[in-house]
Amino acid sequence: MPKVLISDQMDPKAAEIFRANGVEVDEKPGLTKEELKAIIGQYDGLAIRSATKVTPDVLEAATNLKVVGRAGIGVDNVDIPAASAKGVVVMNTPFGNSITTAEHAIALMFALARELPQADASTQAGKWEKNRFMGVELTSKTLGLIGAGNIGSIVADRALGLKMKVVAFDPFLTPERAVDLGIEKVELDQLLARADFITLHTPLTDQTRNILSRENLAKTKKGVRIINCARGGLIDEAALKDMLESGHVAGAALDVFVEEPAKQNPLFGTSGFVATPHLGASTTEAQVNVAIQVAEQMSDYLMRGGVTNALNMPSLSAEEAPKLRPYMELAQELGSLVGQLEGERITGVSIEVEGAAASLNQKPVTGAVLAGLMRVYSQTVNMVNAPFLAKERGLDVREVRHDREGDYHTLVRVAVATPDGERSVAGTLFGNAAPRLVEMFGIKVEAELKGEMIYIVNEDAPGFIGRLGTVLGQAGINIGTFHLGRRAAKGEALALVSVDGHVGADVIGQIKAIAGVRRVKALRFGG
Ligand SMILES: NC(=O)c1ccc[n+]([C@@H]2O[C@H](COP(=O)([O-])OP(=O)(O)OC[C@H]3O[C@@H](n4cnc5c(N)ncnc54)[C@H](O)[C@@H]3O)[C@@H](O)[C@H]2O)c1
Ligand SMILES: O=C(O)[C@H](O)COP(=O)(O)O
Repeated sequence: MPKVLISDQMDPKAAEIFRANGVEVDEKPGLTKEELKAIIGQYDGLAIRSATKVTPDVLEAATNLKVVGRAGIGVDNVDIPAASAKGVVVMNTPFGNSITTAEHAIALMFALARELPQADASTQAGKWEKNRFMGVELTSKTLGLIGAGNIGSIVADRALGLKMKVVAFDPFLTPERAVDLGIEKVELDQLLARADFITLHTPLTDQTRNILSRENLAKTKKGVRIINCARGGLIDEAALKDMLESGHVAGAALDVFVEEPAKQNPLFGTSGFVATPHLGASTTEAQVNVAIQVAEQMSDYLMRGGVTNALNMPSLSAEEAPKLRPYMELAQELGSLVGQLEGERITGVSIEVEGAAASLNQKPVTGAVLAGLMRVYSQTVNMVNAPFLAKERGLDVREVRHDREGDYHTLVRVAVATPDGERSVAGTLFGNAAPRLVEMFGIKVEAELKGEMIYIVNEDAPGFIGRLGTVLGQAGINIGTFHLGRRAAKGEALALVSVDGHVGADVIGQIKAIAGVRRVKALRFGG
């Protein structure tokens, strides 16, 4: 039974769903990094929010880990390249807390417009400063959205309901989508110059880090109010403090900070500044949504191989998974066959699907081919890290889909580029379930690729099979199956022989010595 650790505060629904799916679960929020590293090796899955940092050393200790599930959106607390390199799937729940976070941004916009937190503190301090707090109306004001994705577009919708004008800077926002949303797409400088309120809704990337830099803050309209419910690091906090103090920025409300937990921050105590402790996603509704979703997704992966909302591998629905499983087995075997035979010589791979296979989601098939092919380099390679390893090795990977049916109702072909030209192997599924090799380097040969095998290329001539049988018999190696193919009578022939037990270098040497043998290689499949 797979075992999952919930290492952050999560709605109890998550644990309930894991258990209902047959997944064992431990809830231990608030572990230190050392405590986490000490126990993570026991778990197949790790369910987190933003507090747990999944760093390379945590992943190193996570010897059984298969999946990290983020109950929420941002995954900047997970080292995704390190997880990918270890073959760990990282998934999030991209929509479960979007409405809640958008509402928090709107709440902070109101808080700034009417200085609600300051008025509250003053009133409860018995001051009744009715003349101190003079707000601004939102109606007719311009809201500048930096980032108009899931949350940004909900904020836009709510702001339009408040009769604001909305302009957005988002390089990936299409003009059509902007029209649909009822907002105006603008360049960043235009937004900075026009907005009365600016709200940020982008991930933190190399392009967005410090997007509100000192220089850009200086381009804003005097009296602008700024809201950040996205990620710390999007605003230069020191510059923002200076601008609040100078009165250029009339107010700023931050839910997220460069350093979290933000127990100290240069902005604290600055006039016009409002802070919340990363509460964007903190409503009962959002937490139930993300807890249910993350537990369903992780269980689906651990129990059925379904992949949803993964950031480092293609999606694979639980319905698709059983249909694709035999294809992935076939793909892995074909990849393994060419990987073992051509290894370092491979500079590119083309994965072609034909007939019934062409109607399937090809990404998992590609992942499985690459996993099989790269097994010669790494014992820890799997479908998750194989595409990354392939990229790292500079392999040119291509996917080709042929809708027509050829000799077989379904076919997967793996063609590798080598210094001697392209070489390909192909396989089908018997009864839609049993993988079979059907062609190898242009020669028809039908074989199950299983366990220990010997691959032999020889000149087609009488007596060869007898001599091979003698060598194996004398070495005490039992033959399981024997598959033969040849290019032409008396031409090049190949044999794939499955044997019970390991074939050592001495036996390989003896086979090589048989007259007419050109190449011999021991192969191993599975395991
Ligand atoms: N405060 C919280 O508790 C909380 C809760 C949920 C999400 N978030 C954060 O909110 C942010 C937005 O989440 P989302 O679900 O809307 O993400 P999303 O991916 O749906 O949208 C992000 C948008 O940013 C845009 N973008 C990317 N690079 C940009 C750039 N250089 N300039 C301008 N726009 C750019 C993208 O095109 C996209 O439209 C994320 O950082 C997420 O982690 C915070
Ligand atoms: O990216 C997110 O989903 C938010 O930052 C929420 O983070 P939290 O789950 O720690 O509240």
